[in-house]
Amino acid sequence: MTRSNSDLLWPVERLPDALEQLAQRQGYGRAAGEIAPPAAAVEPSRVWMFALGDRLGVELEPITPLYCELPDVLERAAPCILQVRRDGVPSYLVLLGTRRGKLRLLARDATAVSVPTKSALALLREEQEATVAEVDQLLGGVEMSPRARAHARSQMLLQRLGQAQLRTGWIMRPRRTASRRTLLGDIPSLVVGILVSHTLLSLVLAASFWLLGRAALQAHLETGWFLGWIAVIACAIPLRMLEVWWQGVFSIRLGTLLKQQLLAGTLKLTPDEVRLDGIGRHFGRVAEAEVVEQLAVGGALLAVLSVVDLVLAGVILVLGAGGWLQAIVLVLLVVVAFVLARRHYGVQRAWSGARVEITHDLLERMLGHRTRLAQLPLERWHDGEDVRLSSYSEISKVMDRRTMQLTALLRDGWLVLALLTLLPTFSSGTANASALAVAVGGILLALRAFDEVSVFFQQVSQAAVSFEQIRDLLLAVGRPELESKVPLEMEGGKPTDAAGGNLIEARGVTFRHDARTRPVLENCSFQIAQGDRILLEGPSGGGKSTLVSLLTGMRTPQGGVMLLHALDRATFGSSGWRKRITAAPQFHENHVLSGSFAYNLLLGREWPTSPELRTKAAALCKELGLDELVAKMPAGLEEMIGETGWQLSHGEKSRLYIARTLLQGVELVILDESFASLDPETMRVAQRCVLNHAKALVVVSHP
Ligand SMILES: Nc1ncnc2c1ncn2[C@@H]1O[C@H](COP(=O)(O)OP(=O)(O)OP(=O)(O)O)[C@@H](O)[C@H]1O
Repeated sequence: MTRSNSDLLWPVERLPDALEQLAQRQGYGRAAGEIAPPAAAVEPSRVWMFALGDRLGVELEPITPLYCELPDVLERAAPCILQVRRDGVPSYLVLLGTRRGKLRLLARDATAVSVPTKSALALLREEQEATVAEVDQLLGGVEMSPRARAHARSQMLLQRLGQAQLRTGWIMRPRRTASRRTLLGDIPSLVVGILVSHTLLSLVLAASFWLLGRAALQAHLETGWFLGWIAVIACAIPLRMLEVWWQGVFSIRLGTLLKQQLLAGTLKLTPDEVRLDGIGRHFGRVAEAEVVEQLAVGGALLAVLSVVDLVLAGVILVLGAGGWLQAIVLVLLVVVAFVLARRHYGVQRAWSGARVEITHDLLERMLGHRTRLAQLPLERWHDGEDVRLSSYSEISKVMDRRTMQLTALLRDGWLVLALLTLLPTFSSGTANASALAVAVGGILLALRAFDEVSVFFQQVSQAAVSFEQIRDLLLAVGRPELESKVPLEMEGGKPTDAAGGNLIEARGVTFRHDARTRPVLENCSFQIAQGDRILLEGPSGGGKSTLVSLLTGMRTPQGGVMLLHALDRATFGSSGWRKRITAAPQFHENHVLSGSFAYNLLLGREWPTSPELRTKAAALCKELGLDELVAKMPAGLEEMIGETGWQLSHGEKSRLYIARTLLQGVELVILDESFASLDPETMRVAQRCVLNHAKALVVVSHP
């Protein structure tokens, strides 16, 4: 390393500065303005780091790699920061990327520095210096070449430190709402690479056709020409390898981008939107997203390839024996291809619509299967199925016909027409061998292009139809998110805890569901003070759960104001508000996710979790009387629960939901009929636990 380690390590007080520079160098974030540094010499909390990421306009993801994963992390995780501890004080290596086998780090003076990977490894290993010294001592007495020594040393360190966990580092990613250019990354340059390599490949192919055709028509091939032909074919090998490699990378990049955008869009849907669409349609969307991914990737590549082939074929045909006439026929057939594709798209739309409806219907029926078994007369179980299936089958037949036209008419039609245009040249006997060979090369190239075009059009029309199903999700990505405006040091809730006065103040709150003409809540005013224990009672349908959704920020009131510590939701930001208030939804709205019991308990906290939180979770289970259940399960807190795992009873689930809510450590806990399914004794135990742990509490119940 040419620079001293202290030049490369950013002290924890300069963390905001380091991350801001990293974000700006990557073109991800924005200037964050004045940010107070974290308390010196202490690793900042995750909440603080996430909030810092928000201010910088980037996503930060924590990583705690094992020592054996470190070489991979160094090679692939950039842009990221990795923590090094010296005398217990954290400092950070800022990774920009790799270049020519070396790591590029951002030094403290904001310059980029290249360092060998092993130097960075040595820095990150400093905390394990005792093990390193032990290995060095062991190897000290052995005679071997420096190269063998280095290899043995790294292998021994890997063996000894392999499972040692490193300090938390952070990977930086662009927000899903970043500019298109940032999100696309190197995708455009990959397309250019594929375009160039494919053009060269097509030229190689055309040259080899020309050579072969010429030899065939002259009925002899000289050795020089033959060797030339072999050389031309040999050129195709590296070009093809390059093209296939770039195509693979392109597919992965585009597929990943699509998935990330879809996930981001899904997370921005409101609970009401999710409910309105229904589970079947959501499942259908997952399937459609897969289709879009496969077809968009394949289709985009085919589009590039077929355009290249068609243009080249056109040029070659003009130079060949068929001349302009053949080129004009080619253009006309491309126009016909567009017309056929348009017709195909219309049918494909109807066909896909029918398919999605069938999927939706099937899933709804499966979900309600137990109810149907119990309540619906046997003879009505399959009502309407025949009608749906027969209309689906009719549409499928039309679809097949249009697909056949698109494939057979284009490809074979081209071959027939192209040969017909050569007929006058043949019959007049004016063509020379080279011109004919060129024409044959052009015809074959166009034939390949039409093969690609027909598949491309089918894929594009399928992808376009599937895209319609997921467009809403992609559009949702751009919805503005309320961002926190409270000072960074207030994140995590501590100073707001200390603030006096009301925790919640609602004034004139009004809310009406979209589908309703009358508001559920009208001009509703109340206060909740810190430490309050409130019982909210009311008749069924009176609007209690609606009020809970307003308190937790799941819904926004259409009138009036709702303040938390005298600040509104726009000031705390969506996630800041939810970090301070949480609710256990009603039993039928709540869910046990497939995962371990511990995961379900700590769902609202970071995962993998810390030993302290795990201990806290175990203690809370004991208080809620869930310790018996934990003892019964063979893997204890690690037992898999959910649909396919250990089945919890109604009361056990209720207590899990209560524990999950309390473990979030928020300022206001709301329990929506959480005690309804507990027997009197268990209810008393659960209530005592809730009263002990909730800082402020609202319990919703029927009178
Ligand atoms: N998404 C929605 N669209 C239209 N109306 C809705 C929606 N959600 C709830 N409602 C209606 O709003 C009213 C209040 O519902 P809410 O769930 O808040 O009542 P509740 O007091 O919690 O009732 P319960 O005690 O039975 O759970 C009800 O009449 C309900 O039918």
